[in-house]
Amino acid sequence: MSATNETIDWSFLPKTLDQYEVNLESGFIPAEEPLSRLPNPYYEPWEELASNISQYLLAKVLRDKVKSMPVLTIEKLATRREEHRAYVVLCFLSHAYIWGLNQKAEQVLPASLAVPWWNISKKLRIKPVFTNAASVVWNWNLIDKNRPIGLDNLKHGMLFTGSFDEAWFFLVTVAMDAKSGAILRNIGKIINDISKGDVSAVTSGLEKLSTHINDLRLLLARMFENCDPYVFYWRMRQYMAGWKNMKEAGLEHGVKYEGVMDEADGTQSEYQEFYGGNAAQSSTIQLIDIALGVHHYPINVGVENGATDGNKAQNIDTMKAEMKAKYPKPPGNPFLMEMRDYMPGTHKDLLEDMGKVCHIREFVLINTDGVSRIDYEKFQAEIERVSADDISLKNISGDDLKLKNGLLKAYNKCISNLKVFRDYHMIIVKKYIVNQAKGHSFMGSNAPDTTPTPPKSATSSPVQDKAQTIGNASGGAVSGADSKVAGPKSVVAAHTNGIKPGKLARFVEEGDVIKGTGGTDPIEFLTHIKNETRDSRI
Ligand code: HEM
Repeated sequence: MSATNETIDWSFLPKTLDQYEVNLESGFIPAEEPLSRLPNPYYEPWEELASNISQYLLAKVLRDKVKSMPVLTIEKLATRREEHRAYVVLCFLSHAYIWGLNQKAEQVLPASLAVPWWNISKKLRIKPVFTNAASVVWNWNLIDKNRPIGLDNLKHGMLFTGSFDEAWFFLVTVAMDAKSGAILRNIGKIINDISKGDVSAVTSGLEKLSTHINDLRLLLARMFENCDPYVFYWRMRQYMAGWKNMKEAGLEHGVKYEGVMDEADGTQSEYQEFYGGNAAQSSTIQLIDIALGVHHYPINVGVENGATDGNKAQNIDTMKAEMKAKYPKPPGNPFLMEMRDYMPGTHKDLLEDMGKVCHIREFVLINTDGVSRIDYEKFQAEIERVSADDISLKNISGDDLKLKNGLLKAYNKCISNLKVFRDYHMIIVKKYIVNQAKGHSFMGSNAPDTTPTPPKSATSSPVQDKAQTIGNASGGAVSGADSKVAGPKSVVAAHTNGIKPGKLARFVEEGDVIKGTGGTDPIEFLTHIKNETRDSRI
């Protein structure tokens, strides 16, 4: 029996998997290939621009073409796949328009893009900005339609730059998100087994889940094969940037969506601010956090010590209690929670509903007393969250120490593997962002580590610096993951959220803080999330 045919009762969820737009093969990635062109000739003006996006950027004619394009209605989109394609095309064209190629950012998006983009986003319940859904979920094709999704069978969809590096960056994430099919299947089965009180089955489900998490890390590690950190930082990432906290990139107030009316009073709506695309918008990792009951809290209220803000350390217990009350379901980190609004609405629904019914961690806590060194005071709140009359969650493993040990080990292995995934992700962030911003590494991901001297200037654009950079880069390399990001001066430089077109990515001086999409230092943010994962071991 194929794993997908295993009988899993999904009635613990209030909607069907189809209604959540997920499937048990590729999870959040649609079972059917996304469209690579809208079939209705009415949409030819969009598709014509879409198929020439990098050429028109290079020739600097894209903006004029957008301005002369008619405002098309979304009413002629006949199917969900067409709606997805429309969203993808409008995301790419709009970001190409706003950021241009070595041009000043545009603050107003013409109605020809703004109106249909706004409307289709509303229909799909996702933000009208470039997201993981646009670059990954609805933006791929298969080489051989009879073979499953995998890095050896994927073709890229739309790209800004047309580079191998950009294609690979998106496709690695497609392959990772497609693992959510197996992950979802497994979580559904574990929830079923919990309701039967079957400790052995839950243990084997957790063992499988730990392998899936490891598979994600192995896929992430393949990023280096074809996505060069230099190209990522200096060439591609600017297009994924949004318009929140983007003063330094010339978008102090965000972007005005021309022709979009305020629903309350029917007047032209004001500037809008949205974060740009990033893989924190992938539903897969959030699903794993939810399944394992890994909680995330605001950055200064971490479970691990909560003492990043020294002044508040003394009140930390009170703060933790308040935060647990305020964010009872994982993840409660405001940035991660907000990222759910940047996922397809149906996927956000699934995460929310899963959060209400997933009690794997509580099941493990209850059934491993005696073998785990559980601090019951610490975990009491979590245990109490489980309804007292839920028989299946009572201690059913009795004195069978072997069973209890197996369950504990399998759960903790999931946590360890998730922590290792996050460790690895931080290495990626350091190599692809921090080291590039600090001038510690140049082109050629697989070249030996020669770490050239960082440039003096922290303000020059990649274009201005290109000759110098490439000159320095002969034999240059990705340096180690040991860059320090610290210091008082804040320079928004490194992530999709804080960079200028042409000057989007730039060098930062020693002592500058590199900000991420969440407006925080990404290293601090990711360390916090990673430590919370580590501290979820039982
Ligand atoms: C070149 C590759 C990548 C870079 C440079 C990168 C960078 C970042 C950064 C800077 C953040 C912090 C939040 C922000 O400021 O946006 C972040 C968060 C995150 N990224 Fe990535 N990322 C990469 C690839 C991926 C991939 C392929 C995944 C797979 C799904 C992923 C998953 C996540 C998740 C889940 C978060 C939220 C924090 C967490 O839950 O651990 N990233 N990423």
